[in-house]
Amino acid sequence: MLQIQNLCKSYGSRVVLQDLHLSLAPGEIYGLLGPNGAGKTTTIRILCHLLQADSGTVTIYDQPLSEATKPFIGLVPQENLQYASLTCEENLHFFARLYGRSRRQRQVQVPACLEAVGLLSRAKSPAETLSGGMKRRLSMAIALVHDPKLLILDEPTTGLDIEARIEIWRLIRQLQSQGMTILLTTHLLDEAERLCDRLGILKQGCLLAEGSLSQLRQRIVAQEIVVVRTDAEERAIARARTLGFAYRRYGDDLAFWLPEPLEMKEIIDRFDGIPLDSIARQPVRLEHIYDEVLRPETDGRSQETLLPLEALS
Ligand SMILES: Nc1ncnc2c1ncn2[C@@H]1O[C@H](COP(=O)(O)OP(=O)(O)OP(=O)(O)O)[C@@H](O)[C@H]1O
Repeated sequence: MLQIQNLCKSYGSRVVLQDLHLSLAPGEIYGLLGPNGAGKTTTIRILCHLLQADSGTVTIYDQPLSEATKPFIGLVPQENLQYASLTCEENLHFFARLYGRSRRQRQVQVPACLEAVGLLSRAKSPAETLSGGMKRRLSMAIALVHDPKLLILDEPTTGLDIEARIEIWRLIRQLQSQGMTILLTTHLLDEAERLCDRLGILKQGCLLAEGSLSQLRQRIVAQEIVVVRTDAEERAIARARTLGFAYRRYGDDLAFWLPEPLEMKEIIDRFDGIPLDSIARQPVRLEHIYDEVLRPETDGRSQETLLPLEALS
């Protein structure tokens, strides 16, 4: 339903998007990931017709972006855009009027949107009296009030506690089950892993990897990751080299990549003679893939550890 082709954008001499290609199928949740400054918000601003690209095309339902395609898109921006002193329903009436909805239409849509985000009982509450999670849900209702086909959420749960986050995840899934196509950005990789059907990893305006989690997993040679604690790290790393296990540091953790699944006893046997304080196995998670995709080639990434896209069948 959404097609982005050869999208380029620079601010002065700073190149922010470089030949970006991206497409969304109807009803999917796509997660656009990347470090600060990767170009995620710039992409969103172009999609929402708030910013002009330098070149490239964007179509939604085969129509180039224009005033006419604006109603197809609902945006939940990073900052909650709502009037603090207006009640929830007044906020929704205001935004629905901006989209030209008649009083009769609004009388149906406003309560329906509040209901959809679980805020019907707070219809008469001023926005400023809502909790952080409720404010975020009100932002979602505002984005939905004109009945868009594509909902864009820019870091939907940043700053929220875990309960509020779970509620937003539930809402996003519910919207998907009702047919909504969703594009979201997030820095929370567990959120992306839980929610998204497909993921794209952006760095300096280039999409470096894309696919479902299982497709992305295939690009990493590790079948499993083993985290060890030891005072003899150098020896453990030297042994891992002889075994053909790549090693990585994730924060303070020293981790080895197993190119094939092994029993715990077999793993311990491989490190025989090296004093290990602890050893734990982990599945390959999005955070490992993300780290690898963004890792500079000078820091151990190679075609042996991150398989090129063409290597996937
Ligand atoms: N109006 C502007 N003028 C100049 N540079 C800008 C402007 N807006 C954004 N940039 C730069 O463009 C780059 C991409 O910014 P963008 O906000 O798209 O990144 P992002 O991936 O959304 O980052 P974050 O995760 O921090 O939100 C950054 O280097 C940013 O400083």
